Amino acid sequence: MTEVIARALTAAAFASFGDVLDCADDPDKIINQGLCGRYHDRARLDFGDGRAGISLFNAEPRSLPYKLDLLERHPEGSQAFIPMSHQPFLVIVAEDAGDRPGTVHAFLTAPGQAINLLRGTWHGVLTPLHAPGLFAVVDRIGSGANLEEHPLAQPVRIVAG
Ligand SMILES: NC(=O)N[C@@H](O)C(=O)O
Ligand code: NI
Repeated sequence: MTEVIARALTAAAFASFGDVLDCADDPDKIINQGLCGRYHDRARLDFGDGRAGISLFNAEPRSLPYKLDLLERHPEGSQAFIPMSHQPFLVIVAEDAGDRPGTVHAFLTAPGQAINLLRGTWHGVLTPLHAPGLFAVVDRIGSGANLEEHPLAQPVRIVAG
């Protein structure tokens, strides 16, 4: 079985797949009488002909090594996963090889990091590693199909670095 090592998530490594949201650098502006740093407009959101929706996901935690047997993508919109805990989670994406996913990449977020998947990015479903697997999800609400699933002929084993 192919093995992929989960690497620490960085904005640079993730840039072609999506955005990393965190407060690692200086805020873009200080607001609220100087008591709050605003990290302004940090994701490339795209909802096509639909609209933005915020949903809550309460997902079962998984563990490493993780058996990846399905990838999916949303051709009509981006999808952001914003943890409502301070736990790291597993992020799996794949390069685009035309009508199917190509090389798989895996990342571990740092506590407090959120991600936004670009429209059409192949990814594994939301994969918490710790309880609570509680996330806010910002993605497209609209008509028409927005989920393309690709079962893997051979599962991929995602392992810790
Ligand atoms: N299907 C759904 O709402 N969630 C998936 O898109 C996912 O990436 O978890
Ligand atoms: Ni998805």
